[in-house]
Amino acid sequence: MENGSPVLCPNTVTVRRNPHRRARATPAAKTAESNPPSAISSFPLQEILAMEVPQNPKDNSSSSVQTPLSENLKVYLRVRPLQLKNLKKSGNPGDQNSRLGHVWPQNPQKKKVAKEKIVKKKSTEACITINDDHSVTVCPPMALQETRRSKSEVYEGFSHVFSTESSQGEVYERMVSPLVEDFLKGKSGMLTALGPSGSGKTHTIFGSPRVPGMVPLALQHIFRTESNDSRPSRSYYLSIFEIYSEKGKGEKMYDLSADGGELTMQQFTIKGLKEVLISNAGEAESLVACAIAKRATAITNANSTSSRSQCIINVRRVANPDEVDDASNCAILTIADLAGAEKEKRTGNQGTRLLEANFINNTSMVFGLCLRSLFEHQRNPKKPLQKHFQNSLLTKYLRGYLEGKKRMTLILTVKAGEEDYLDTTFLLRQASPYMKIKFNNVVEPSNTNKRQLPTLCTFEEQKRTKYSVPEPCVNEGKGHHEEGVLSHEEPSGHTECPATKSSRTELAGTERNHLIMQNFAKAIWQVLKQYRDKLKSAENENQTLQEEIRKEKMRYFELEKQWQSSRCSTCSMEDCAKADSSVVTSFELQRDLDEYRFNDVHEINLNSFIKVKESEGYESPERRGFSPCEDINSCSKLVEVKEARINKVDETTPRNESDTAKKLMYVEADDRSLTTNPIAFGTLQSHNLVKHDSCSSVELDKLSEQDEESTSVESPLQVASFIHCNAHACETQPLDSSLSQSTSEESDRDSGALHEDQELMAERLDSRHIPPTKDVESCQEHNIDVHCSDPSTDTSCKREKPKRRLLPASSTLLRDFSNMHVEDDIEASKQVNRNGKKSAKGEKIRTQGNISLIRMLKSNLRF
Ligand SMILES: Nc1ncnc2c1ncn2[C@@H]1O[C@H](COP(=O)(O)OP(=O)(O)OP(=O)(O)O)[C@@H](O)[C@H]1O
Repeated sequence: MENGSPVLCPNTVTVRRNPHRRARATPAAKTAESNPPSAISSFPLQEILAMEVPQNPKDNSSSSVQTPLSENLKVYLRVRPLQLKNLKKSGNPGDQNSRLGHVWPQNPQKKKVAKEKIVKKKSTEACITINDDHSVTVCPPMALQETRRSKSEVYEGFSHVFSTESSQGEVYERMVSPLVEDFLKGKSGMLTALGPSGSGKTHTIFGSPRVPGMVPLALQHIFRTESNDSRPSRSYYLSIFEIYSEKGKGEKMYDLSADGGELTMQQFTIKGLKEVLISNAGEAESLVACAIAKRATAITNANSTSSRSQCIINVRRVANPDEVDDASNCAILTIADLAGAEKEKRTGNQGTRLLEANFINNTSMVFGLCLRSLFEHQRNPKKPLQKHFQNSLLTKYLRGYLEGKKRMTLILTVKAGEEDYLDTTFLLRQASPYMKIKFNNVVEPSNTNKRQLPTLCTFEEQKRTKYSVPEPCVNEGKGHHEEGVLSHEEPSGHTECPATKSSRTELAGTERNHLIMQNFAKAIWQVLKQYRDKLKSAENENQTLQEEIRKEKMRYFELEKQWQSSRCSTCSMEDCAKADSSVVTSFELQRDLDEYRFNDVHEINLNSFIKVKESEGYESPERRGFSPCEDINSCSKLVEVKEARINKVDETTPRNESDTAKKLMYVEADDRSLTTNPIAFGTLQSHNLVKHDSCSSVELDKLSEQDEESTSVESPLQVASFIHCNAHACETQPLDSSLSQSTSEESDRDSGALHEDQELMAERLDSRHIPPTKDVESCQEHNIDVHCSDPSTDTSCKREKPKRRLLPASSTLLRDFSNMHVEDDIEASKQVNRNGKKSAKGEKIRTQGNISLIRMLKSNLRF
């Protein structure tokens, strides 16, 4: 615009007033996010089934065939040019429209007065700048910036902002044409102009013959469309009235049609309003022109012919009952030009200021308050919808729109002058939330057919009655051009055919079922969500617990390890210091066994096995480059070789020797159960290792080559060694009682088997007539003493050991050994300390040291 592009005030701060700040999340919502759900609410089955669906046939009939729409209230903004005279000079045909220039009939008495009183000096500065199609910036005049510290404000969110250069046609096409199209399709709608006095409401709504406004353009649109229709089957009725408010006299309503009089409102219904049947645009425009001429005007500060009333025009479309093949039935198009709010000059210290009370008394203000209340109610349903519409006849009449039940379009008109800053900002602030208003329950007829038409028509008429749209009483005899007299009574009841009633009943049932299923699905969904959340929290808990258990296991393992090592060191100090490697191996094995038990690590046993192998002189798998599996295989091979050896012995030895070998094989054969019973494996491995140890001095290949006699000679020593080692294995009982018991049982069993072996061996020796010697027995006793050196060992050690006789060669050596009277000084000193006195003379204390000597002797015997 040449003068519609106001210059921005310098050094201003832009404050965006739209959109409103978002509401913070409620504490409840935050809590729900952060805290896991405590309990799953019960399924509201009873509530769902007990749900009541409105059985109003009106609602049912409409909802089943119509789609509920949800759309925002459309708010347009139009900025009036600054200087109308300049526009006239510039030859803008669309804007030669001061009220005086109106070609439409004017109130003749006021016309002269208005001419004389237009003496106003307008500023050329603008306070409003159009940013884009949807926002404007309002800048306060310099005077206000200094005194009130006012700042520029941005208002946005408009459906469209019409600049000062926008023509009536442009406004119509963008804003009203869609409304009319909907109206022609059967959708009701309303256009309302709101703004300060002189801002162009009347100009926009009615315009002039040269620049027709929205009403004439809409009428032209309607009848143009109708004339293009090959089967014009609809009738249009027009009614126009005003609500005039005199100071101190309250509101009055006048019918602006010819011969129209004062109207009354009873229970939201206007009584006596005439509705004129119109058949073309010309007729309609004439009626409107006449109505405007009757409209009350007055001179105000802003407008010489200011509209002092709210003017409402209704165009009702009624389908011909015989031609009801579309949905364009019973729709009403309402266009309202509201009286402008004005500021008044008040003298005194306060100077000129906005008198809010004056605005509130104004019908336009009440209208605005109703919209505000609707917005707040929609934002927070707990906030009741204020019944502001009861404060004014206009808002009473438009109650359906102000409750959000019917679709409405709003156009705000403002003036761009600096002197209009307060009016402009006041209106824009008030209207900011309007564009957030939603029409959720707008129900429009659609997809109608001949059967449904009576229902829809009845529904629409009932709605119309409810919202005070008058019922026409057209005098058919007077023709289309004559006015009909609107009925003062409520619609006289529409009789419905039985088919319609049954159809409504069916629809009501279907609707109820549909709603029940919908709520049922929602409830199920909620419960499922709660279960899902619960499951998630349980899984998290489970993971945490598992982690704790794992940590506890690790800690237990560490403690166990420490305990074992401390115990081992104690044993080493007391008894194990001089024990051979098999004893140490036994400790390690026991420890590994415990580790296995608590950690389920099977490899530990395997490692123990490998360690023992190393202690026996075998190469470790790593050194040999074998895998543990290979080592196990080699062990199996060893067992097989030994079995072969035993078989060989069995062939060459008498029956009792074969039995002995079988007993030995018993231990070896258990090796094969390694993979099936880890604990038993540990125990048996101990035995096996002992036996291996006892055989360690004998190479397997040599074993196979040794003659029968040498085998028989070695056997008792092996047995003795086995017993000895087994006794030490018994010393290292695990903490676990079951394991200990298992080990003890195995020990007992092996010990018993070995005793039998010893007996068998002794018998075999007897059968060879080799007399036992005292030394041999003495040696055996030494062995037994060793087993029982620790009173805390397994009770199997206390068993009475069978006497046996050894071979002559070993007997001789052992006799020599016994004559040596080897004493363990350390043990002796310990005994002294323990008993407080030295042992009696001749009482020899023999300990593990003796066993080492025996082993030495044993090895000497072999070579
Ligand atoms: N967009 C416009 N272009 C040209 N002239 C305009 C425009 N808007 C308003 N006018 C002119 O401004 C004057 C005041 O306009 P109008 O009477 O429509 O204001 P109003 O808002 O209806 O005031 P009131 O509420 O007091 O009735 C009229 O002479 C009108 O022709």
